[in-house]
Amino acid sequence: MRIGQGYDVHAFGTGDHVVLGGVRITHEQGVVAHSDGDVIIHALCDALLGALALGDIGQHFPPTDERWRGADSRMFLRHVAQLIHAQVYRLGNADVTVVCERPKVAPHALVMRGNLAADLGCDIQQVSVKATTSEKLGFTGRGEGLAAMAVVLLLPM
Ligand SMILES: Nc1ccn([C@@H]2O[C@H](COP(=O)(O)O)[C@@H](O)[C@H]2O)c(=O)n1
Ligand SMILES: C[C@@]1(CO)OP(=O)(O)OP(=O)(O)OC[C@H]1O
Repeated sequence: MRIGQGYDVHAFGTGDHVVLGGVRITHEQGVVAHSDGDVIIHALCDALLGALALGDIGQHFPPTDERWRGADSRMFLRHVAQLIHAQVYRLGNADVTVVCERPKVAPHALVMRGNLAADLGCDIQQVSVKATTSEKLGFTGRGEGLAAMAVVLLLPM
């Protein structure tokens, strides 16, 4: 079996929504990103790639590449899922933690888990999404941006 971890941060910027776990959430700010800035999916992709020592999301989808401007990050996740299967591995489970004061993630977690499971081709019970504030401390606490951490376990097919 192989274990992987991933971490991603995006700063808040102008806009009226954020995308998290493939869910568009109305918010008074957007995020600064080349793609849709989905920190859940970016952290998850990095964890999955890390588990197989296949580099990181920026190596597979460079932020200098115009093809990925405004991209739906679910496409990145589906590509990574194909890489996992090509290596003859399957997901054991994944656990993602989002860190931000707002927006609230918990009301959307079930839909997010469904999106991630669909893209990974696994059962929703294999995918966890949860959130915490940082008690108003640090950049997330000041509302300057949001972060996500992911851990995954991959099993041989
Ligand atoms: N962005 C967030 C942050 C937190 N939650 C939920 O609120 C609970 C309490 O958060 P604390 O940081 O005070 O522990 C947390 O357990 C989450 O369920 C959220 O949905 N979105
Ligand atoms: C996702 C990519 C796509 O170009 O760009 P960003 O949306 O800026 O996100 P980041 O988390 O910095 O990861 C790098 C890139 O792979």
